[in-house]
Amino acid sequence: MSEDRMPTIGIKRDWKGKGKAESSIDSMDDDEDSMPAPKKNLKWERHFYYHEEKDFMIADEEIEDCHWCQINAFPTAEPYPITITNFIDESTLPDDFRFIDKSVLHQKIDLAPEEFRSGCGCRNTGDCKYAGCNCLEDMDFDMEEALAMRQKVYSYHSQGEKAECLRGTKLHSRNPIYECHKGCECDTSCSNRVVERGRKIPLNIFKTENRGWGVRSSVKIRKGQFIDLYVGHIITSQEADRRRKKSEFAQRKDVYLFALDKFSDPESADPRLRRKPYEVDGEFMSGPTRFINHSCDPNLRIFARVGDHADKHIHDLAFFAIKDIAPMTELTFDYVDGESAPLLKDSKNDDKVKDMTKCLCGSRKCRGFLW
Ligand SMILES: C[S@@+](CC[C@H](N)C(=O)[O-])C[C@H]1O[C@@H](n2cnc3c(N)ncnc32)[C@H](O)[C@@H]1O
Repeated sequence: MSEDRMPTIGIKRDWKGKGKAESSIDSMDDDEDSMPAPKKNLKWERHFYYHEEKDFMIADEEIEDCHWCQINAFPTAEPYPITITNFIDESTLPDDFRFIDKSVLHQKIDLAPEEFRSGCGCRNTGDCKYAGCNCLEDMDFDMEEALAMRQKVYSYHSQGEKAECLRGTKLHSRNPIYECHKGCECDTSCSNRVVERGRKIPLNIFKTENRGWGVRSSVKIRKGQFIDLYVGHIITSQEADRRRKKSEFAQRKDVYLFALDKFSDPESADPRLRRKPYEVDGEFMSGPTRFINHSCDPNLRIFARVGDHADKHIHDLAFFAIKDIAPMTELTFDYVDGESAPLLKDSKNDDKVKDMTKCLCGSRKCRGFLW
């Protein structure tokens, strides 16, 4: 079996140990009373044995409820599959979790009107690396000098092994990434559309020994390489607060809520950037990155990524590798992204420590607590 086609198990507990599919489906319908399992389980058992077969008729709602069907419907499932493995125990992913490959907008989210949308006019796609491409105009550089010197100012390496990887200056910054997009004149092969082209590595969601599910890849990942987006339900800050209150453990809910606040500014001319930022909730609907655990010595970081400048208030959250990563190494990021001072202060206060959650990242740089 190839490394990126690892066995996919543990998706639905109900499917385990039920014998052969052919005998179960027909005989169950014939003689239901003699069967010990409730009907829902029979449906799942049937689904489990046949969901890989393209021509087999499976009810839509079964596909809707099946994690395997959800990840296999992703457009990139063929070259870059997502697998789910559990060699630790019998548990499965939460039943109320659903895989999505694009964020879903809550009904109250405002999108930019058409007249505010814009893109670059670069006919020669190579031009999108240089100062002068409209998509790069908000980046931090001296425009006059960059134009005069025809400087490459875009975020990526152009050639060789590192092509499409973030450049060192970007990687060590917290600055946003500005990319070309579908509103631009350049085509989809433009070197400044790395995130837009999507994930290019297989991912494996696996059960860790002590931190629930985690994520790794069967292939080597280069420093600066794009991993995937954090997607989820994009909601208003009021809705996020409502969900925090409703959640049994507000801090736990916070782990899944990411504020889209990279461009928030009370002085901004754009009213959408003046108000409280939208948040992405990945708890119940998200992609594989929702299962990435924390480490105090992480190998990934999240960058804000903007396509159309009119969408800054709903910018992307893009995971990039900040180190070379060997195959099958767990992928991790710092949940507080270096903002550890309050945590370290609290960890010295006995009263606070009793309510804090221990970090089990196991790194030599471990701060001791998650929050
Ligand atoms: C965003 S989820 C990550 C996926 C999670 N492991 C799961 O099984 O769904 C965050 C949760 O994972 C666990 N976790 C992540 N990193 C951890 C760490 N370094 N130490 C202890 N628990 C961790 C905590 O329970 C945390 O609330």
